[in-house]
Amino acid sequence: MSEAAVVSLTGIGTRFGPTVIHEGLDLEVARGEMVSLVGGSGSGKTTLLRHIIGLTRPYAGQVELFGEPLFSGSATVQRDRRRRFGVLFQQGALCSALNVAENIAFPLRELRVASPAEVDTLVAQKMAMVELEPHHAVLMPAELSGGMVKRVALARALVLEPELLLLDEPTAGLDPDRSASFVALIRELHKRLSLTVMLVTHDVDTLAALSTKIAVLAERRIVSYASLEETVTFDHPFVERFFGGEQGRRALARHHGEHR
Ligand SMILES: Nc1ncnc2c1ncn2[C@@H]1O[C@H](COP(=O)(O)OP(=O)(O)OP(=O)(O)O)[C@@H](O)[C@H]1O
Repeated sequence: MSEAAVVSLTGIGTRFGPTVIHEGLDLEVARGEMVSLVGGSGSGKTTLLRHIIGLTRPYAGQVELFGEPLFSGSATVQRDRRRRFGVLFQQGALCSALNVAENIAFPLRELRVASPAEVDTLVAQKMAMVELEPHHAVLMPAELSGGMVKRVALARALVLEPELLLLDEPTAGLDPDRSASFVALIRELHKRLSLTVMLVTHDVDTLAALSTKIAVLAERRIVSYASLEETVTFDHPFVERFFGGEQGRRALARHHGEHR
């Protein structure tokens, strides 16, 4: 594993019953990168994110975070490692019985890493960071718009002040305007907080706006790991479908227009 790698996956193998999902999969994410993981439906993208955060374990291979095997060290060492990453799950996954502030505070309470006064300060800071108003703190998830759910989930992912942020379909379910403003917010936070980001997305606009590198998951492993410009020239049926369709071509044209 190179010195700067934040995530290192080596020889990962995953199976559910007789179905093999990953086999000999390698990937290294360097500090400061924003890596988009793309692949066909059911190719194992979410499962890979779950391996990285330790929710599931591959049957083969090694997952390292911040230069150390994921499950190595004492309980305290593992808890400290847990504090160094934040996750935005698909659909936001807020707890419906907790209000906005309680949802954002959840990781702090779970890991018991802050006093009640510190919790209030951290929650207020993170709400401001994702452009939520103080009066939103008492709203329940059912009272929020789709865009607000994403912002609350992002504030929760950031509340432990992580170095690594994992995002599963961050813009799924948002209309194009909300999606664009959420992407702009993630870009801004990536820069401001010096984050390393890894995301799963099906959306070419999100991918084009956010990625420093793209990892293509196909045939059970990462078959290409390169910049957007290089990825689009990679000769593979998935890449052709993903970028060559109408939506893909329009998104790439927009991206090139903006970066000219
Ligand atoms: N706990 C589990 N038990 C059995 N099969 C599972 C489990 N979790 C995932 N799978 C299967 O593994 C495959 C990969 O799932 P995963 O959700 O990682 O794919 P994905 O690439 O994220 O898909 P999508 O883009 O459709 O969200 C799928 O066929 C899924 O049904």
